[in-house]
Amino acid sequence: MTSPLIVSIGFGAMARSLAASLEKGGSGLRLGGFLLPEHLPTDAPAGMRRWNSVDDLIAARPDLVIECATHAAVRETVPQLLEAGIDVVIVSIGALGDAGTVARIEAAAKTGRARAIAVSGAIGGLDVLRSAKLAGLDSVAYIGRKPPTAWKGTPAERLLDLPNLKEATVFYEGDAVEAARDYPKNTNVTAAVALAGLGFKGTRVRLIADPAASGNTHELEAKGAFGSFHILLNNKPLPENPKTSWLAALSVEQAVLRHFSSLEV
Ligand SMILES: NC(=O)C1=CN([C@@H]2O[C@H](COP(=O)(O)OP(=O)(O)OC[C@H]3O[C@@H](n4cnc5c(N)ncnc54)[C@H](O)[C@@H]3O)[C@@H](O)[C@H]2O)C=CC1
Ligand SMILES: O=C([O-])CC(=O)C(=O)O
Repeated sequence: MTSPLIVSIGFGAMARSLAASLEKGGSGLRLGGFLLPEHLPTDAPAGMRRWNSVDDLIAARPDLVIECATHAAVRETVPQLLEAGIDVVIVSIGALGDAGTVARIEAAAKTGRARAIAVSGAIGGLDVLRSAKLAGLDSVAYIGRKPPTAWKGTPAERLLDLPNLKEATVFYEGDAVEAARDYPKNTNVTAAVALAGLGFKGTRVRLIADPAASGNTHELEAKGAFGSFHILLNNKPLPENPKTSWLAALSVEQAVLRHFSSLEV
């Protein structure tokens, strides 16, 4: 049997980590190439195939596409792939905070009889949240803490003097609607929590820049008829991108392995 064609959208820190990890993993699965618009540069290894347009990628009939690019890529590319009958793993899931995007993705998946798979990414406990929701949840709260460098290029830059921050500082408190929309490279995890639990409006979010933080920590607390739970993840960032946790890349690899396995655990 020929090995499946697995393609990423984008080839940044996460896709690179996924490619290397799959290669080492021994499953026989590998990243066969990536979709990247012509104007975007890459230093991808030679031999890795590149597609510049969605139409060309669809013509190659990939078995699985993994979006690990941007919210815009989710909006602009994913529906077309699904409509063409191609399953897509979505990593920039903060884009699903927009109801119009979700409706387009659902309609496209139905038309193409394809599946859109939202990854758990850098967070865990979503299985608990999904189960607990069935009996009714009273509250779901998420706290994200990253070093100041990880918040560069976000609205936190206007609110705080990031390079000179001396102590842990909360710069955002609100719901997951704004968090997922305004911090698209940092808080996709709030979308995972929202989708598994109380929705974007019902999820409380607190974001912290902490000069003492060595990695990205994610805290999740939920209360409901089932009881309560609290988890804390201390994630190491990817060397190439301090905003992104290594665990997020591993969760994508796990989604890929699961997709091609006959036993889903
Ligand atoms: N669900 C989760 O828990 C997590 C999600 N993420 C998200 O995953 C995505 C990838 O993360 P990284 O690899 O660290 O980012 P990165 O910035 O290192 O790489 C992004 C790649 O996408 C490319 N790109 C930009 N616009 C594009 C477009 N319209 N079409 C195709 N490619 C495009 C860039 O050139 C680059 O190759 C980001 O959106 C990030 O926010 C990151 C961490 C956790
Ligand atoms: O990787 C992380 O720690 C979280 C992240 O960037 C995101 O949710 O977008």
